[in-house]
Amino acid sequence: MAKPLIQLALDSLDFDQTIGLATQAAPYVDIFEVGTPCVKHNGVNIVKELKARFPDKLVLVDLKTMDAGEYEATPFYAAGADICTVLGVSGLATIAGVVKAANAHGAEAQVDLINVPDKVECARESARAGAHIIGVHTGLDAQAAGHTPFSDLNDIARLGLNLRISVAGGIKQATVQDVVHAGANIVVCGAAIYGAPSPAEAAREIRELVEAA
Ligand SMILES: O=C([C@H](O)CO)[C@H](O)[C@H](O)COP(=O)(O)O
Repeated sequence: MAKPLIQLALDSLDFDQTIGLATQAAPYVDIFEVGTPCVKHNGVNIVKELKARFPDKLVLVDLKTMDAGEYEATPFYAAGADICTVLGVSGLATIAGVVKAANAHGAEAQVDLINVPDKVECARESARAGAHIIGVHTGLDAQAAGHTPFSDLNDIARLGLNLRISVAGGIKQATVQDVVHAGANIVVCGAAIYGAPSPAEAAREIRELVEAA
């Protein structure tokens, strides 16, 4: 299996700080995630700026769309997004709308399983709806309550669905290799990189661990 891609979650609200962090970590990551707080604050302009500065990187926009999937996602794909996220709890019509917008731009749609009660069924339905990536995700609030994405990852990986698996939720140096071994195709790291004394050094460590897994 190909080595998983490493995705850096850019969760700052500040435009320049976001670009600065991306610049530091760029040599070690494959995907820049414009995090939900960041995209709500900065809109399509931050997507355009990242694509202009880093044309060889993929850009995921973490829209977490809940309704009006095609309408909401289309301007972000038009701005250069390679992947947009849609919530699994939104329902199949909204997921199908984001998939349609993605396909119209030669891009991808990722369904986020955050707070989905039946994650296995949602993953199956998302695959049938043509989603490209399923996101196993323990959000920041759930992490604060002690939750992790690891058991959900095992449940989704064993389904063998025809979509790639992205995993997010407090992944750090100590856990990244377990996530790789469990079958993740995309490993998302936010705080482990942006919260480190040296984000570049933290990103480099994570790259080395993923390569060695
Ligand atoms: O998606 C995220 C969260 O819901 C805030 O928007 C984070 O970017 C994601 O959880 C990755 O960050 P870490 O959990 O800090 O690795």
